[in-house]
Amino acid sequence: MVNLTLNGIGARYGKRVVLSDVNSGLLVSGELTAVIGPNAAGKSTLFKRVADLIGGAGVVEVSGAEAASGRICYMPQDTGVNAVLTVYESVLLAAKQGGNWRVSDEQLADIDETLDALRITELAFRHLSELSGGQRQLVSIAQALVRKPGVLLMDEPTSALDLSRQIEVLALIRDLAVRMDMTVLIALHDLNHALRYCDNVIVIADGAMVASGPVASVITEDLLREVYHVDARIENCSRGLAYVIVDGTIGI
Ligand SMILES: Nc1ncnc2c1ncn2[C@@H]1O[C@H](COP(=O)(O)OP(=O)(O)OP(=O)(O)O)[C@@H](O)[C@H]1O
Repeated sequence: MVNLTLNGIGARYGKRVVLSDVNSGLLVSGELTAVIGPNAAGKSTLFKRVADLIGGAGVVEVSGAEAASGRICYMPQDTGVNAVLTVYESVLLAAKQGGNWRVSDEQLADIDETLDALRITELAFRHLSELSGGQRQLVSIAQALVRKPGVLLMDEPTSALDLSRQIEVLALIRDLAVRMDMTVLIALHDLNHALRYCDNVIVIADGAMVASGPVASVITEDLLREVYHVDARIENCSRGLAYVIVDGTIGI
């Protein structure tokens, strides 16, 4: 069990404060928490702060089995891939990050399984520089998953993927969160993905937390109007799933 609590998280770049007072409540492993909000709201900044890549206010509490090794893994939005490596080498390197260089059969099997689950096995010996944007994003996801972090921060991991890959990846992450005992935070612009695949949501706008809690109670028509300035309906489809339907924008 790995629990994560964000207490009063804030961040600044130079003198400019871009994020303040984000509080998550207790986030437990096996669950996915969406981080949503308009462009430039502060979602990536929140992840960088939680991963301790930038300084700022607040306390990130990680407790549970993985806490001792402090394994928070951040998958950035723009992954600067090392073009010299093959896909397999880059994923192997990620798996070994922070550990020793001995490679076990179990680790090799893990890598094979992850590439297979993401349907990129056939890319294993291609160079990263030869891949499409979506293929590179899938490799980045593989690199994050093979590290088996206690806390996984994924910044818009499906932004470059086609329709079927998007839902495959989100379903896979959901499954692995339970099987690998991970607490996952995932920045998303597609609110229907947040409603369908995430348990909780943290809403950020203009560098401040607007709301947090279970997705179905937080993502409301009023919230979409306030945060995104859109007229939207949330309606159940014929299968009983909630969907956001955006009718148009409203003046700010
Ligand atoms: N390295 C940096 N130096 C200075 N300002 C930055 C830096 N990175 C981000 N910012 C600013 O911080 C604010 C928050 O940016 P951030 O990348 O966290 O937003 P975001 O919510 O992830 O946006 P998006 O949805 O567009 O990816 C923005 O105003 C951005 O211009």
